[in-house]
Amino acid sequence: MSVLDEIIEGVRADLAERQARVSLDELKERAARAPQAKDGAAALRGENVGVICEVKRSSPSKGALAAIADPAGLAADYEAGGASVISVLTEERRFGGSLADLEAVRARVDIPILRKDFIVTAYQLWEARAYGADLVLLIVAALEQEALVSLIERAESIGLTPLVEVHDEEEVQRAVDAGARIIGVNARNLKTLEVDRGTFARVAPEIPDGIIKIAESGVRGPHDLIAYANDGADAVLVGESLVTGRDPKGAVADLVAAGAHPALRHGRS
Ligand SMILES: O=C(O)c1ccccc1NCC(=O)[C@H](O)[C@H](O)COP(=O)(O)O
Repeated sequence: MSVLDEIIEGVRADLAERQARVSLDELKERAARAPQAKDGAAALRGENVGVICEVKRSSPSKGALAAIADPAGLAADYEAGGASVISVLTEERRFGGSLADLEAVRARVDIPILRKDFIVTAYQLWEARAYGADLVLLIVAALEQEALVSLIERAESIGLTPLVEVHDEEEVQRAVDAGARIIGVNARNLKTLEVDRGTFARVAPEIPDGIIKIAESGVRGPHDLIAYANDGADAVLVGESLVTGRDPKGAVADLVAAGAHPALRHGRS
């Protein structure tokens, strides 16, 4: 069984427990009371290279990264540093996240929030909206094509912006066929968990113009953002280096400043 399969097995077990506790109707009622969803695509389509900053306590590849007792405080630092979007990992078993983290972050920041999880059912989309997310991650490798198409449509119909994650050229084609408007290329191989920063340069040329391109994983600082931007990234998604550093707000500000460099405006769609 691959790491992704193992993660999804745990996700499905936790999901079944939540579904037994909270009905879909209750979730929908809660979603109706949530603040209107913010335009996730607009936040990532700016002139500058955007920075998506992640609240990430632990990971399958590295184990514990940071305790993050106050996820909302961390997110507020990210926002103050100039982040375009906050990514909140809500998977519990391997990443130490929760819907409570999402709720707390929503109450504190005004910029769009991505629910980063392993979404396999529409129920999780309603959860995302009910707890204040504006965007959701959909991982091509985790979904049959029919499910991918249906989750993209359902997400959009309830006001969520899907960020569709791919790892290779074949998955780009599936994402495009399914109607993705934002595609994230994850440099982390979900079978080996190794990060290969060259993945984006190989895969991104297959993404048609007009689709927002996100480079995910492995950003250690401004030099990695610049390299990804030179290969066509409209935004980068950063977790580990921010949560393990001493000054998250300053680190985000440095990335944002690098992403605003006029030389990076050429060649991006
Ligand atoms: O981070 C992992 O070990 C991991 C393992 C299996 C599936 C997903 C995983 N991470 C999710 C992410 O995509 C990253 O959290 C995100 O791209 C940020 O990456 P980084 O800046 O390298 O923490």
